[in-house]
This record gives sequence, structure tokens and C-alpha cells, in this order.
Amino acid sequence: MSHLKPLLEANQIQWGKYMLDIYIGQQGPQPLGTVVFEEIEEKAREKLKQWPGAFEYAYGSAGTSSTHHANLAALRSLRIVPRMLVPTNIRSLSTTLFGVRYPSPIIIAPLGVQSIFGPDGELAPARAAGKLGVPFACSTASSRSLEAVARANEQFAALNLEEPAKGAVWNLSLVADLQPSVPVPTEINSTGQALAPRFFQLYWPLHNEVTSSLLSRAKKAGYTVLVVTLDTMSLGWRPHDLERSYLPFGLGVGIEVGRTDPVFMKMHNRPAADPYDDKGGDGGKEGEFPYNPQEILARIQGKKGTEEQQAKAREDAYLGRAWLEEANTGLYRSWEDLDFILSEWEGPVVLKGIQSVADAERAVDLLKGRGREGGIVVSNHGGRQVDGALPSVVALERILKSQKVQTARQPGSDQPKFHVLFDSGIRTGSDILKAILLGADGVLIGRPYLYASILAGQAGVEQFIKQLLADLDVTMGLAGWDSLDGLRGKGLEDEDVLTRLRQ
Ligand SMILES: Cc1cc2nc3c(=O)[nH]c(=O)nc-3n(C[C@H](O)[C@H](O)[C@H](O)COP(=O)(O)O)c2cc1C
Repeated sequence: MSHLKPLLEANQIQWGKYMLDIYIGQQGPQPLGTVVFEEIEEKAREKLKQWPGAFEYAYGSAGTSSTHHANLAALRSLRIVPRMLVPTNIRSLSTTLFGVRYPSPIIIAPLGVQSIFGPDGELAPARAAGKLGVPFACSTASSRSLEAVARANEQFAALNLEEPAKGAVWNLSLVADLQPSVPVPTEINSTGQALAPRFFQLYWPLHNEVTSSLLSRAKKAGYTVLVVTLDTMSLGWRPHDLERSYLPFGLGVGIEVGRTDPVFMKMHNRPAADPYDDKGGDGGKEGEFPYNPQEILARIQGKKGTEEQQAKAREDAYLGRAWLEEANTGLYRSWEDLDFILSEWEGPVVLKGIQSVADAERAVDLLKGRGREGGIVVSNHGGRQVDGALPSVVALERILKSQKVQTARQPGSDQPKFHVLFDSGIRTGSDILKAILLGADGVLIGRPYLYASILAGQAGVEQFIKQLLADLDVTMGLAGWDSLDGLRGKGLEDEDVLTRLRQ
């Protein structure tokens, strides 16, 4: 019976217990009322029905949406082969990413311009993620400043970082305690030591001075990992948004990271907005949710609103265009250009949007050549960039079959490990299990948490994270695995572990 003895790691959470909580609570899953992704998506659509442009901005993909549908179908066609009579009584979802041990393998994906979906914008999921010890990736296109997001991320942090650097463990023993564990700080302490884990996602600015400024702000605000998005040097061809000429950035929404940046604002002869001010200037509460482009346009044209509102709308539109030109430049970069970013950011650097084996191997060469920690996110941006592209999970499988990538993932003890993260299509625990059976180190969750946030803000995101991890925990045990570390990569070459149905 020795295998039944609990051998919990310090930060190990029995996530599956959430399933029991739902049964015992006798109220169904709260606050979303369902755990079915498609129902959550439909409810979010219904909730925003007055503002269909906002829902379509999240739901829509590039072209015919074929890449997005292929992402989902390819994950469905991968099938787990469960094993019986394996004593998987004590299970661990703990995952080490960039030298830090986290209680789960998930990361909250960077999603920009969240104030079009709800009044708290990015703050709601940042709080939920901080509370549950899940890294939150803040987008350059955030509708709250990166400092305000960091502060929200700390607000409910029920965890303590025992050691700030490598080998750190996020201690989640307090996770069941639903009280905020720290008072709301007025600003993030300048040592950059965070109470909750967070990554910063960079849309590559036109000017190096702006890039340097963003990166130094991110470091100061406690972001530990830099995610550089490579697949969006220009926006994809998105029919849902084109139909409505829907581009919030152009009217000054989703530009708070720029509006609060001293270097960018100086270029436009303006003072930077206070990153912690949540009235007006921060792109916070004033007139952003619901985002009503017709109203803003009428103000710009002087047909509606007070003089002050008209002046603000014009100023927002000016800055919106300027920030679009700065951070969504349409300028395609080269591998050599990454040198600058690597020289400006000391921590791990992760390249997001990799789909080809050749690019993955190039990323290995780049990072290994410089002795740098980092990796890639195998992602096609949820099908929002290239229509007709291959499903992201197929790209993951192909990339993980590269000998060069595999060698870099298991380096000698003196070399940093090359990480392979995955996104585009994760909806359930079984999707996560499949990605990790292929060999992914961790996965990013995108649209699902946004829909949960639309429905119920922070509490909605908390439910979604908990249900996803409970589902993963339960499914993993039933399939015959007791830890993610033990199963990672086991399905890559073994048809008796993970098999693909013909589509
Ligand atoms: C509404 C929305 C906004 C997004 N904004 C960003 C962003 O600002 N930066 C970024 O790197 N990726 C962005 N993404 C892509 C996500 O980070 C992620 O790659 C994608 O959502 C994964 O696909 P899935 O949500 O279908 O699983 C966005 C995606 C959506 C749906």
C-alpha cells in the first residue's frame, strides 16, 4: 500500500478536488453555471449582443477561419490511449518553466484590448491568475498599463516566492484561502520582486528607444519572462473586423502601455499618463466599456458630447494611430534584429508564433549560441493571422520530432533548457494532456479565459482555470499517469500512448 501514502510536494495542489467541490456544493459550477466551453462561448456572445463587434473581435479569425477550425479539429483527432491498474492516486500537475516550479502547466495568454469586453479589462484575469499561481502574460496591446496589470496580479496573490531567482517555488499552500493575502499595493515595488508570476509580451516597437523603455518598465514591474510575438508584424486579414471597420486601437483603445510610456509620449511632445491613475488618462474607466466606435466618431466630428469629450476623443485617436504606427508597425523584422532585444532583456526570452521546424531550430541556434534561457511558443495566434495554415498541434508534433530541438530541451547541467510552449486550440484538460504527451513544457490559454471574464470577471476566470486543471488532473489519473513530468513527451513516438485518427 506504500504507493497510497501522500507524497505531496510543497506546492502541489490536488486540483481534481474542485470536481468534488462542485458536486458537494449542489449548485453546479459557479459563477459560469456550466463547465462546457461551447456554452461559455455562447453565453459570452449573448452577453455582448449589444456590442457584436467586440465579441467578433475575440471570436473571429483570419480569412475563412480555416486555421482556427483546423486547430480544434487536429486536437480532437489526437486520441489518448488510457492504461489500467496504474496507482495514480497522488497526482502532480507541477511544472518547471524557466527554472521556476509552478503548480500547473498553464499560462494565461496575452490578449490585448480587453477593456472592450468588460469594465475591468485585463485587471480581472490578472487578479485571478495571481490568486491561483498561474503566470499572467500582459500584452503590449493591453488596455491597462503594464504597471496597473502587475498591481492587479499581486492583489490576490495567495503565494509566496520562497527564493526570488532560479529554483524558486511558488508556494500555494494558501490557495484555498479566498481572502486577498496582501493589501493592495499603491505601486509595484521597484526591486521587481513579484508576489505573483507574470510574463510580458512584446509587440515589437518601431523605435529601439521605445523597446528599451518598455522592457525596463516591465522588469521594474516584476515581469520575469519576455514573450516576443513574431507572427503579428502586421494584422491578419480578419473579415469579421473588416466588415465593421472594427479597430479599437485606431480610436485610442488598447494603447495604455504606450500612453503611459515616457519615451513614446515624449516623441509626441506629451507627458506620459500616470500608469496607476485609473481615471481618464489611464485608458481605464472613462468611456471604454462599452466601447462604442460610433459615439467616439461622433465626438471626433464634433457632433456629440461636450467640448472636453470631443477634445479627448481627438487626442485618443491621435495617440491611437501613433501607437499603432509604433507597435503594430507593419515592419517585418529579421532574426538578426533579435540581437537588440536579447541585449536589452536579461531574463528568459520566448519567441511566440513559431510553426515551422526550421524556425524552431533557428531559435535553438540563436538562444543556445548566446547561452540564453528561453524558448518558443508554438502558436498560430488562434488562427487569427494566416488563413489556411497548419493546425498548431501538428506544428508542435513536427517541431518536437526535431533532434536539434530535443537535444536543446535536455541540455547538460551547465546549459539553459530550451522550452517549447504551445497554444491555439486548448479548451479542455484533455487538450492539455495531449500537448504535454507530445512534449510541450506548458500551454497558453487564450479565448476561453476571455469568455469566462466576459461572463463573470475575475470569478469567472478563476472558475475556468480551476475547471481546466481539475479536468486535467482527473483525466490524467484515469489515463494512467500520475505526473506531468512523468508523461511529458511519452506520446510523441508511441501510438499506444497517443494516436491520431484520420480526419
Ligand atoms: C482577442 C484576442 C487578442 C489577442 N491579443 C494578443 C496579443 O495582444 N498578443 C499576442 O501575442 N497574442 C494575442 N492573441 C493570441 C493569443 O495570445 C493566443 O495565441 C491565442 O488566443 C490562442 O488561440 P486560442 O485562444 O484559440 O486557443 C490574441 C488572441 C485573441 C483571441
